[in-house]
Amino acid sequence: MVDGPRGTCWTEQVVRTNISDGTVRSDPLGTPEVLRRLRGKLIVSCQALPHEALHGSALMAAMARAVVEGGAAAVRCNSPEDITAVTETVPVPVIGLWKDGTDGVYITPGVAHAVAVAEAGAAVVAADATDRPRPDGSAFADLVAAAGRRGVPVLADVATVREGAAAVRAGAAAVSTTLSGYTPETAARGGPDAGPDMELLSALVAEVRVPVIAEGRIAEPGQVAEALDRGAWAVVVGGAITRPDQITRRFAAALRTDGADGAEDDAP
Ligand SMILES: CC(=O)N[C@H](C=O)[C@@H](O)[C@H](O)[C@H](O)COP(=O)(O)O
Repeated sequence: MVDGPRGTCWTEQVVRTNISDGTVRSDPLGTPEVLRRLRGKLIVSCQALPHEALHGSALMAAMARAVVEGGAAAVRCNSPEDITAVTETVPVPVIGLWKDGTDGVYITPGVAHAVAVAEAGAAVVAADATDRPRPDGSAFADLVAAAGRRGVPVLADVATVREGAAAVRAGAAAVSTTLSGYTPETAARGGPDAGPDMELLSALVAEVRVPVIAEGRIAEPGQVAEALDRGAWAVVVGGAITRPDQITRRFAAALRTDGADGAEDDAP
């Protein structure tokens, strides 16, 4: 349980304050301790879906151990099983989510998913807070309330500034640029050759006064530094560290396939 001033659950306090004044609030006291400790830190996403070679909780727990040894201050992971395995393996906070489905809203899409993520041991629940309809008909604020009743703050995964501001009004403790490039409205910002959406990051930092996390397509250490310079509270790196197929593809793309290096001709 994360307590706020006067012993209240901080999440309930945020929701109440937003309802009473109707504004995007700025109250550092409302930022839960788990997020305060992540300021300026690297968070590593350790995820492998069923079709990926490293799928499985034991493998993700081992991956989490490796990234914590390398300096990750928190781990982001998917599914109640992986969340429990990772919390039992590493001594850092777990930002948990539950991917269900592939179209529309699939990152912690419903209230039941948020509850399961919180009960699996996540220190923070990450959930889609885009303005698309949720499959269970819930509102993002319903997830925030359900997680808040379990003492767990919610990180809003968004694709636009508008969605980030709305998520904060609904009680999100922090917002992340996770979904830029992955919604119909922002598809032009994504794609295989796109880099991280630094413009969205800067715009969110200017708009909301809760921690803003940089996430999505961060592939170089210099981009981590740039994100922090732009005001990111913390930076999430996923595939560039934890998806070996993705990493290998980058190196394989550098191979010469035209014989231009003469290697075949010169072979003894
Ligand atoms: C869009 C979506 O479903 N993002 C997911 C969110 O949890 C993960 O698949 C990403 O790996 C994570 O956001 C980190 O991003 P990147 O792997 O690009 O560093």
